Amino acid sequence: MADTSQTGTSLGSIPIIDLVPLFEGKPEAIGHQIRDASRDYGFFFIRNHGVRQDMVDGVFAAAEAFFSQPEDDKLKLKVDSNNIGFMPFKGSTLRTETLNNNTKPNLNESYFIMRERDPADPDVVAKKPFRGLNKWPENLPSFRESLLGYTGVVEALAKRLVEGFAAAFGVSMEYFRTPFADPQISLRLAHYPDQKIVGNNEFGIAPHTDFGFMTILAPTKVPGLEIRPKGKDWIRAPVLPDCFLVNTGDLLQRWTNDVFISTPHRVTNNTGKERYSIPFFFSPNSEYVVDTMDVFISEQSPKKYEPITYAELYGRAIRKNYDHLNDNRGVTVDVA
Ligand SMILES: O=C(O)CCC(=O)C(=O)O
Ligand SMILES: [Fe+2]
Repeated sequence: MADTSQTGTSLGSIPIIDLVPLFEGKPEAIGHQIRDASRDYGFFFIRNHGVRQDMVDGVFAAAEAFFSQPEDDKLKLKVDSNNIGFMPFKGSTLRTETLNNNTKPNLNESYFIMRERDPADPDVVAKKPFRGLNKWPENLPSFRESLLGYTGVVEALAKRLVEGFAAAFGVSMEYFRTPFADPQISLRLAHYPDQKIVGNNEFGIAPHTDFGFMTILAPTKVPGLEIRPKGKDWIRAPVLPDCFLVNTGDLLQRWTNDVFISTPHRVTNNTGKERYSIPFFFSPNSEYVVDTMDVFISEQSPKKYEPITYAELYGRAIRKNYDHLNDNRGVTVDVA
């Protein structure tokens, strides 16, 4: 019988991939591991990722400092239609999801940045979707520097990982030159207070899949992430202090005709501690048209999806879920 409880218990055997060969210029040495992990789990750990621990610590410290500000200061940076800024506690309900009847708001507060842009950037001036300006807090020294430093190195890591994905797909890196020349990136700082009551369909973040190509998660000090691998019950993801956790998202699933999967996950924090988390979301250029790769289309597996851009996929979710675009009731979705 399926586990319908709200706390996964068993430790899953999420694969661990060592990135040493990737940094030695041999992405093909890890291609098959990425392929197997993305196909079977949609999650894998990466070891020897090269991101310095002090940079990770800096972002966690920034997150704690941000969320401990007075609510009024945070609300000055309230999230906008580009999904940049502060989303208050219980400010989002994942109503796009069909995995679970998500009727309750998420028990977290969040803050999102995207790529840092200049007000004179032509895309900003043209108000292109998801190319807006970040909203920085005023009185937090080194906050902006920590977040931009971290997104810079994790974006570089993500681009290296794309070499591993190319090897996994059996396509040349040339194929990814255009989509990943100016990737769509987003960093989320999240604060999940201790959830006193578990159950009642309430979560730190309700069951969902991520929208983009992949998400890179630094290890949290406090556990709470649960995933539901294909054909399995919910499992609690272990925290491996020396590894980042990567999960593959909806856009990648479309690109690969459902071969690489976007696995449902959720967060329940009932540890008695405050939980902070800093997921980094990585996708192709928001205007790049993602069309199923030929290598994933055959007579047995005909193409399932129409071509789509990230901006369209993300925009649909926002139009469907952002109540304030319709009737001013407030933001109701985390779009990752
Ligand atoms: O907080 C976490 O560990 C995961 C967050 C998450 O799933 C998301 O932001 O999409
Ligand atoms: Fe997620």
